Amino acid sequence: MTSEARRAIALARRLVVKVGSSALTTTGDGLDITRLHALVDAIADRLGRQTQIVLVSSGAIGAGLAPLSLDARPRDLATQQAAASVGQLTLAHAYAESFGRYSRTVGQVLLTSDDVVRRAHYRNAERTFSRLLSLGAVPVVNENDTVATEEIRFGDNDRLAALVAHLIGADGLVLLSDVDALYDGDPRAGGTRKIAEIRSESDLDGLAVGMSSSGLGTGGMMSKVAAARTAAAAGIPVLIAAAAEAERALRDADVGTAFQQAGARLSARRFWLGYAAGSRGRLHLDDGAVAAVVRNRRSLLAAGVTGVDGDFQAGDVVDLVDAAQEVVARGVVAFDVTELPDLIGRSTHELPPDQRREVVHADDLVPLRGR
Ligand SMILES: Nc1ncnc2c1ncn2[C@@H]1O[C@H](COP(=O)(O)OP(=O)(O)O)[C@@H](O)[C@H]1O
Ligand SMILES: N[C@@H](CCC(=O)OP(=O)(O)O)C(=O)O
Repeated sequence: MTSEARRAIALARRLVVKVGSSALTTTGDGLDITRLHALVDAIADRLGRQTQIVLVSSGAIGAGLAPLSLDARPRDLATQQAAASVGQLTLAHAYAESFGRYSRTVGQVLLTSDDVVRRAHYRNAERTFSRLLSLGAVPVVNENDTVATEEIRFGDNDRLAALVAHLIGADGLVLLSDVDALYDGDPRAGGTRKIAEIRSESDLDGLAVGMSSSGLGTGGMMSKVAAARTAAAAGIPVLIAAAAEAERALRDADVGTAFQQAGARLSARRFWLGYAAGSRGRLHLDDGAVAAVVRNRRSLLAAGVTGVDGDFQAGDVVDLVDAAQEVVARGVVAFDVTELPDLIGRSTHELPPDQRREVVHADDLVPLRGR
């Protein structure tokens, strides 16, 4: 049985394919060129069937270990950056050569989180991808590790791949790793069951999704599932599969775990607001406000806010959290953090006339739960 998500990926005209460090590098030998060629073979096959592909490739740090005589992935940022600086060159060169076997040209795109998270920069990145694709090149993307600081870095490339997928208007996102699917627990523990389809958020309930990675990657399955949820909520179907099965994943999408996309594609502004922008603080909501905001798509009023924290000003993006501290929505707040303590819990007609407005207007609010 082919699901809607698998069909959409098999037929997509534009795809983002992300490959993790765990599938491309080994601790002892660095970049595994045989695996890289096999991945490029699968991508070239799909390119030959009228699909544009943006490749998001990790592996710079892993590829830089051996040349620097490092025997394990470094923990400190400075050594990771040094390894990435050396390894990115190896990686880009290897892709250029490997795609060259098919007379395909690659373009390297190194992004910082600012490039995709700040709205003004977003347009710039979008233009670069669009021109590369129209010229027939294969953009090969990685985080610009050498300049990313601890505070702003993505760390793993799963989230970056989901943001790029929305940015370029992709019809599908394929996350390739060393594991062949999402399981109901870390498969290294044994006795776990493979999950074929995630059709809604509730299908994820009860799954133990580990943060621990293969040793070379970062974020483990947790960051893949978070990225898959982001893309699916934005209207993009997602496949999580093994890099070793890249050919089938890119041809028929009949392997791994498929995430069903939400019906409607989010606009660039709402996607940015809900998933890309950095949050400056939190508004705590009572149960009534959660229902109004998430289920009924209403504005958030002061009466339903029970507390605030963070350091934000009117116009900043904040998280809206429920009593269990789960983020249920994000939005642009209409007050400074210093103004709110006097207003919260009061109904609108009790507020001073110059402050009689919604705390977050419905047009500036993106619910994150209950799709
Ligand atoms: N529920 C789960 N299902 C599948 N894999 C899981 C799960 N929990 C943890 N993992 C682990 O996540 C690892 C993949 O994450 P990671 O090493 O970060 O990959 P990559 O480098 O491809 O991004 C797998 O090796 C697997 O053991
Ligand atoms: N930018 C880093 C990616 C870090 C990383 O480990 O990512 P991933 O393997 O996707 O979890 C690199 O190229 O090494």
